[in-house]
Amino acid sequence: MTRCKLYHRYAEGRGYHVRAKQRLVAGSIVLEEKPCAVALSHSAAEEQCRACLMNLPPKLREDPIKCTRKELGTFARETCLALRLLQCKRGEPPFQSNWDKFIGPQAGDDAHVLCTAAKAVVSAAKAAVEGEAAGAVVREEKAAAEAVCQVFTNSLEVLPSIPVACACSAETVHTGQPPAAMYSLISRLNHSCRANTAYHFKAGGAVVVRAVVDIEPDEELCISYLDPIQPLSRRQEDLQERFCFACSCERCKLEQRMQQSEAGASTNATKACISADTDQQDGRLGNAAAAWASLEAGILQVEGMGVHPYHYRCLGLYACLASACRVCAKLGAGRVALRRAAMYTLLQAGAVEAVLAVGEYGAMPHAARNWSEAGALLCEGRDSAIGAARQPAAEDSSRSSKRARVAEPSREASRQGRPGAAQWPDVLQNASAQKESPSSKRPRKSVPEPPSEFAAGVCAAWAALCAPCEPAADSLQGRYQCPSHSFCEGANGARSPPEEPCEASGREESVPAHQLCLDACPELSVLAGPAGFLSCSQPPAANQELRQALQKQLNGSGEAEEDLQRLEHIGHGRICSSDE
Ligand SMILES: C[S@@+](CC[C@H](N)C(=O)[O-])C[C@H]1O[C@@H](n2cnc3c(N)ncnc32)[C@H](O)[C@@H]1O
Repeated sequence: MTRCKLYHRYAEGRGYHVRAKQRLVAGSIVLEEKPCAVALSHSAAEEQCRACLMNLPPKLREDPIKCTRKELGTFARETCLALRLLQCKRGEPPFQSNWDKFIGPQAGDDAHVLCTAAKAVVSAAKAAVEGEAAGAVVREEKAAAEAVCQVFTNSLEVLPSIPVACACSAETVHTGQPPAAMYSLISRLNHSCRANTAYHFKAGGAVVVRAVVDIEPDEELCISYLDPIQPLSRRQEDLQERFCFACSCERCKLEQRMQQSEAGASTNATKACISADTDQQDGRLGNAAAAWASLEAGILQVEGMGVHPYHYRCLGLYACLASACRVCAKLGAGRVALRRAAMYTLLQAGAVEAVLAVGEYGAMPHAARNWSEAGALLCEGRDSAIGAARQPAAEDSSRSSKRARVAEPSREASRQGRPGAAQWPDVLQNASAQKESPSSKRPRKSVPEPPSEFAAGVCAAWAALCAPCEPAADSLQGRYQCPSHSFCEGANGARSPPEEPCEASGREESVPAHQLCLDACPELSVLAGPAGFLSCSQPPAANQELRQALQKQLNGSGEAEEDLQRLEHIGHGRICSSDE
């Protein structure tokens, strides 16, 4: 559903892209859209797809953008089968395929995948259309392979636990792996490292796109395919590797120009800390400390404007801060930065969990990832020996999932977390294992110390958040999801408030993850404060005291231990509670 007037155009170099017809106000929902095609696991749906496999309308190949909705629907069904055969999914045609790049000299594994995919599609086609002329099949093979490229280029990976409804089937499907879905309009949004919109998933795989800044008429709408806090080289590398293109957004161009004009490795290192949102606006590009301060001021400003701490803008700022701190810490700004990164990830994670309670559970993977990273970071800050052993845990997670525009905790990693099994150091190891390539593993230099209460609390929360509620999956099917576990496999369907505890899982599902964390470690209360203790119904004014405490802490400087003391002091004050 388009909430605002938009249009799409074709431009050399950027392909199709979407522009606003009217002025869009920051925060407004621009577009809400259901997938047009996803993977299908149901055999009947596959049969249905098979029947139209060879029906690629010629018009579709020649000028797909002019195709009618009906024609697109046919194509979507066909390609669903291609994707099913690939264990991958795809959708509509009016998108570029990056075909040349995929089959070009740097294609790597993709060429092999494509060939396999194309062959699979063609053999299915042969089976479906007896006696088809060989020439026609060859033509279809190329079309099929191109279709697969289109999926690689345009699909969004949806949450693992979200069942996705596809236009080509009345049924909702749950594929057992994160579905990748194609969207008629959202899949046409180009990337910018300084995007003016952001998106999140809703139940059924629908995506909601919001303007994050005011957008003028005829301005192009862009999303970010990756974590924008990363330095230029890393972003370029990521986009090239995952999406086969060299980013030409304004921010990249500006940073490239700056890199050319400013020599020196040390300034380049500092530039890595550039913030996503404020860098160019306030002229502080390249100054990590200024960008950081600016973001912090941004949080307070947003809240000062009467925006609730759960507001997506605050969450976005917390995410930016966490990323900025991580980058700073990696570049040598040290333990204070790590601790701050942990704090912001916790703030964000807790807030996201609270947001889930009002139905926006598309944010869950981010919450889970943030909890795990916060735990790792806190422990790294506390013990440098452990920190050294766990270096990869702070790695940017956007690199972990090839061709997924949403960085997800892997299923395997999710499975490893079990309630009650949040043992040090296993949880953190599990949290980081998904990001660690075999070659990057180093022997541990020292035996880790026993967990601090602080770290244990975070670990417990992480485990609770990520652990799938396996025994409950069948019994929960279609009824509701456990309030604190959106990873419950098979617990699909719209989430309504639970009427009964999730007995099958053998644990108290009603305890929110952040509460587990706080039970284990009360000193976390200040970190979880805005998120964990304030209810969405509270007016922003009620959060005044908390904001002041937060500001005080943010303004603090000094060694990590001092930071922690201050934090503990505030934490024991128990600033605000939803019960109060
Ligand atoms: C999801 S599609 C976006 C729609 C696409 N422009 C089309 O015509 O269908 C992603 C592809 O668009 C192109 N693209 C997106 N953002 C870009 C950017 N910032 N710079 C250069 N190419 C970009 C790349 O080829 C990328 O693989």
